[in-house]
Amino acid sequence: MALDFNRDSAPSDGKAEPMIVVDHVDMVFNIANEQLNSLKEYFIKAMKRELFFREFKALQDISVTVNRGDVYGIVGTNGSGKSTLLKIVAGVLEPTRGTCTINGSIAPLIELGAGFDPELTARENVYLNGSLLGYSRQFVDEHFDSIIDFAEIRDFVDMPLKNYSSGMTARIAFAIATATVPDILVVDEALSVGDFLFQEKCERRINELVNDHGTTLLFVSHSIDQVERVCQKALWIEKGVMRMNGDVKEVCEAYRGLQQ
Ligand SMILES: Nc1ncnc2c1ncn2[C@@H]1O[C@H](COP(=O)(O)OP(=O)(O)OP(=O)(O)O)[C@@H](O)[C@H]1O
Repeated sequence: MALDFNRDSAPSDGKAEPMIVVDHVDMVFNIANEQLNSLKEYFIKAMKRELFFREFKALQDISVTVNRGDVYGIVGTNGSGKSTLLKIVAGVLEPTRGTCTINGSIAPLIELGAGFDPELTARENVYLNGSLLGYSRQFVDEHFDSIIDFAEIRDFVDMPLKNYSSGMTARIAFAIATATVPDILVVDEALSVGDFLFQEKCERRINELVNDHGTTLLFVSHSIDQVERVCQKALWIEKGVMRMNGDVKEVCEAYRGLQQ
């Protein structure tokens, strides 16, 4: 996506309003030492006390504050913990240690297909996903046509989602998440599966939310150029540890240094 935000995040009275406060967060996953293929196998191993787990620290002591109107990027190499942090911010994961405080409504676009049932039709999924986002049935009724039109899936609205391509699923997810004006929009690379026309459309919608409505944006991108172009600030996480947090140019320059 070629996002372009021409706004200064600092409010006119000079007081920053924290929207996301991540405070000394650790995330530990318990990983089984061997691959188990069924629940039965799991219980047999557990009964025999042959089930062993090791702890894996995906995030260690991460602290960051995102203020109202900030467009904040998260960079880091594969597996460094970016998506895990977004899931904590979105409330999908509970941190093992530390806290994450959110001020206002949040629209998460983090895992393609999350909040959808593949056996249900797109129409039914719009209602399902809408309710998960806290929309009332009346709200979804009123916005249903605009969601379907934005996603450009009218011809397939009564087809089960399992027959949709990943790009089509991304279209519905984005259309639902941005049907309302969220205080905070959290975007992982879920949109990268959309075609270029839809990415441009999403980009316009995100620009509108950020520039016209003061939505705070936290997003993960593997494109350093994009992060540098659109963000004022960035967080660099490497192997679960915060390497740098601050001015986007400085963070991106340091991150680029990894290639040398
Ligand atoms: N539910 C889970 N159980 C066990 N390990 C997990 C789980 N979720 C993530 N991890 C591990 O945590 C680490 C961080 O994963 P994460 O998806 O947050 O990285 P990322 O920076 O988003 O990577 P990428 O750039 O490849 O998308 C990885 O080593 C991953 O294997």
